[in-house]
Amino acid sequence: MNATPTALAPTLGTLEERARQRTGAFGEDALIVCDSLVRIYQSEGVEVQALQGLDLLVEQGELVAIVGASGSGKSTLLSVLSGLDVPTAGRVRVGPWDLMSMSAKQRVAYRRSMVGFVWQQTARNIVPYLTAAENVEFPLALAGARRRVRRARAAELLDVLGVGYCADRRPSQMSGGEQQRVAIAVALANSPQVLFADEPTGELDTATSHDVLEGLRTVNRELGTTVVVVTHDSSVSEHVQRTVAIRDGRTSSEVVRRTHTADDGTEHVVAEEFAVLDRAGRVQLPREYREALDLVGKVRLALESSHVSVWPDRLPPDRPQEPPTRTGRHRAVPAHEEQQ
Ligand SMILES: Nc1ncnc2c1ncn2[C@@H]1O[C@H](COP(=O)(O)OP(=O)(O)OP(=O)(O)O)[C@@H](O)[C@H]1O
Repeated sequence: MNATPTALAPTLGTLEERARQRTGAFGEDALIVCDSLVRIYQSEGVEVQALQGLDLLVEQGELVAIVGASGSGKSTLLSVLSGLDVPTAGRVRVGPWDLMSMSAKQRVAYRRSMVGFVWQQTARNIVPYLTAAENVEFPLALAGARRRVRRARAAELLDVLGVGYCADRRPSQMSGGEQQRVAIAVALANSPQVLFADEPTGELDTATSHDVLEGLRTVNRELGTTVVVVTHDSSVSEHVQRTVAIRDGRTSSEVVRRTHTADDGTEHVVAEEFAVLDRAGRVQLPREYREALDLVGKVRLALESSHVSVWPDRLPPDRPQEPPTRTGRHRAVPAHEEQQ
């Protein structure tokens, strides 16, 4: 019996179910999932696309830096993740919390229990007329913790951050770096699973920035807190395992650092840069690669057994070699597909 094309075609319900299953699989095991996030601002009749389909996964226990030029969308992303802002479209989850559909009450609970924050301006992080210890105890008092518990927790956190000696000092008696390390302790008072830091070193000099970034690293290593730090301080990548670069509201590349042990037993850190392949298969070619081979308009792709190569549309006269055709699967595509 011949089946009619209509009988073979999936129904709308089947297609929707398939789409749901695909969405469910993306980042299922990750602690933080941003899936095709879009945030559009309307400002005086002008539309600004701050996030343009951003994908990001962060695993439990990771220490990740998000870097990017001014206006690339870093703060917008952090506002969304911290529950202060709701994206226009996409999916965003932190642990069990679906940030797209939380009620106002759930949002407050999320901000109190799941996440902690450190902002660039120290005044936003700590109360000026309280000592460092009192600042750390403050959120614990709001959560109803007993005095003894509060004191012990404050002393422990200030010690972990290397500012135990500041316990009885007010912010005006501390340096900027000390204040930011106290701010990290305050953010961790209620034992959040995730710590978000927005430009925590923005107002600090290089040496002090180093101490604050090392403080975040210690917290990640010793307390197991997942840390996401947003910055345009390019030195941050020396302090974290993974640096994600955002460009035009999308993740564009990642630098992953790992320790490599040589045959003679010596250890050294290897930093590898990756381009991000988004869920639609788009890759952004770095500008220096495009410029070196004058890649504009469209490029040729060739599928090899272990990799894909990208070739200029027109080969320069001094390099007349053709793209490999072993697999016979090279094709020309508009370069903008690569550059989006
Ligand atoms: N409330 C808003 N209304 C309109 N446009 C906004 C608003 N907030 C941000 N934008 C725009 O969205 C884009 C992304 O801004 P965002 O602050 O997220 O970038 P950023 O990478 O954090 O920049 P910076 O490093 O300078 O803080 C920019 O073009 C910005 O002008």
